[in-house]
Amino acid sequence: MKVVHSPLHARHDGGKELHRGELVPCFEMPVRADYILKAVERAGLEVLEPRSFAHESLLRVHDAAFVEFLRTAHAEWRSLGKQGFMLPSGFPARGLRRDHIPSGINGRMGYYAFDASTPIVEGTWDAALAAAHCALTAAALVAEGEKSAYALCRPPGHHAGHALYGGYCFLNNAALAAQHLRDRGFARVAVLDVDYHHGNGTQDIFWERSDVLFVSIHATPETEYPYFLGYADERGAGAGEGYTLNLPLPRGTGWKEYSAALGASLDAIGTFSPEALVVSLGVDTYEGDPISAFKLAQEHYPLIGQRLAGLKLPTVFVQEGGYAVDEIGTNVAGVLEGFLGRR
Ligand SMILES: NCCCNCCCCCC(O)(O)C(F)(F)F
Ligand SMILES: [Zn+2]
Repeated sequence: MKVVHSPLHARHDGGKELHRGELVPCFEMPVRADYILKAVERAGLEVLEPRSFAHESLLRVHDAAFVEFLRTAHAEWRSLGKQGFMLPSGFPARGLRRDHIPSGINGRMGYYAFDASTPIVEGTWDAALAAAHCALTAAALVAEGEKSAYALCRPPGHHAGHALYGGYCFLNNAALAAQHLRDRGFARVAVLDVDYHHGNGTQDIFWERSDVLFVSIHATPETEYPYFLGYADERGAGAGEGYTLNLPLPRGTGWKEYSAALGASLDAIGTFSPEALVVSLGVDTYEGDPISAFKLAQEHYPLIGQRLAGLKLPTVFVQEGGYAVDEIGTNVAGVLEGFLGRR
């Protein structure tokens, strides 16, 4: 299994997020990628830098004006004499208009963002684009015959929708990988999201499509972020009806219940009989995670990898969340080595 990683991830740094009413240094910090890189190198996996891809490849899943906003926002912010990181201060919530995009930078920021946890800094675009290219490269490797590949993406992507950013995400790396596999001839692709948080962005992107099945096991949005999507009654719309499966679980969920949900998701994927699998690999399901509340232990991650390997599908792993920095590398490498039959 090859690993795709870009040192450009480190350009996304220096922002703060609104957490429990305070501006705190971002939990989604550069050192996360360094710990994962060390662990996959220790596991003997080959690490490659990403290929470049045309701008149009982003537009296979994202709105052009949204991408242009992400690409130019910080330069515009600076040209207005503003310093530091960008956080929105208003959103087009209920009773406000969403049919008009304000001309000013603050209005546009609030139009495209859905939380105050996702600062844009000077290097954010470079890092997000590199993460997207990591995911696209991993998908290309699988399309070219690799059984599996792992995109060590930072910033993550599964909260980024067609024209939406938030939850530490800007471009939806997993959705880009799934679409690339479709564009390279895989007729049906399944996306399995095992991050603690619901992948609202990935669901949004494939909501009306029957060629990509979206399955997510996550903490119930009744009490956990992103709160407003990820309920079990969401099953897709139009042609996509029946091609979204949400398996929300309560805070405190341990391996027994998690494993049962994993089994149900693998059954649904089997029934869909995809030609490839994309895994949104968050390890914030770990009992030691500082912002999450599941109770998976270190020894469970190789079991997840083994169960995924049982699908016998060409598989692209895309890094999402995980904030227990000391153990993040061990837990990610655990899934990958379990998948490879080494654990
Ligand atoms: N007080 C709780 C506030 C929650 N703040 C935002 C949490 C974002 C989680 C991001 C993630 O882990 O889902 C990703 F995979 F995208 F990185
Ligand atoms: Zn998460």
